[in-house]
Amino acid sequence: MLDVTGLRKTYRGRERDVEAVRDLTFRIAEGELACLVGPSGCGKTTLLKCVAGLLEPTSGTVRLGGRAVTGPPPDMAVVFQEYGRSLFPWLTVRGNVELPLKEKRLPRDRRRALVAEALEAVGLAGAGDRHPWELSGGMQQRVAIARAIAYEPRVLLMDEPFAAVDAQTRADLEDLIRALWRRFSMTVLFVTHDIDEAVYLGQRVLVLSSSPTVVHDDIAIDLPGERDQLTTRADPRFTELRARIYADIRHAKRGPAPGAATAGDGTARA
Ligand SMILES: Nc1ncnc2c1ncn2[C@@H]1O[C@H](COP(=O)(O)OP(=O)(O)OP(=O)(O)O)[C@@H](O)[C@H]1O
Repeated sequence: MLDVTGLRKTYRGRERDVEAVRDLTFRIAEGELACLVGPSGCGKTTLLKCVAGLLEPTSGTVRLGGRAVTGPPPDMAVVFQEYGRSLFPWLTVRGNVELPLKEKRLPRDRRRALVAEALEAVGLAGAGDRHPWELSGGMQQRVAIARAIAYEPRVLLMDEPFAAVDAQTRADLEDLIRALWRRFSMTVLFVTHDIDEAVYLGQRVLVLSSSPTVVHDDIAIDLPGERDQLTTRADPRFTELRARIYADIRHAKRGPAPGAATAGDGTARA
């Protein structure tokens, strides 16, 4: 579904250039939920922007369903961390969720049905007439998620979407993402700096090195598909995977290992 090959991004500056991403190669299969973790500043957002067609790579390619990404693809939705800036305050919740569907030129009845289904799916069926500024942070992020799923994307990209909400809300939103992923059969690429979150959510975790970034490790999360905040996090296997990724990230902070650029060849290792 998503094929990233030899992706490199160097920001050109007046004083100096910043090589943010050195060489990223990985594949995400259709319907997979993969998490990307890495040290702060390692280029996670840069990578996601390249995948979303919002930033042009210096070299390398991103392919979605076999087609090269050269601009925002029509079947992809992105949820950013800053929900406060991604919702339009003058539109109602319903208006925010409906806006991309208008851009898609869907008929009115279809738009209404999709908005209602998405708001129900995120537990905001009764909030359609409210404005974003009347809602809590967690509710606003639910609106952003509803907007993304109403769009019926084949691929959903999420860039640290829960970093700004409290721990309890975060746990609820994590469960929501897994439930939506199963219900709508999307391919999800979820960026986080939180190791526990990556293990809890993902079927697979890609560990990135420090910038200039390469894929440092690619780990299959062999936990049961039915996950629960209490039992999954208490599972000894959860602790093992978490410890392994923690050690990996410490190692990754030291920079790219020789030959590490090929770690994300699409075959996750448990
Ligand atoms: N527009 C830009 N111009 C120059 N350098 C940039 C730009 N955007 C990002 N960088 C640099 O590229 C590197 C990667 O940044 P990026 O924001 O992609 O990392 P990140 O992993 O998402 O960070 P964090 O975990 O802190 O959110 C950093 O060194 C950053 O300073």
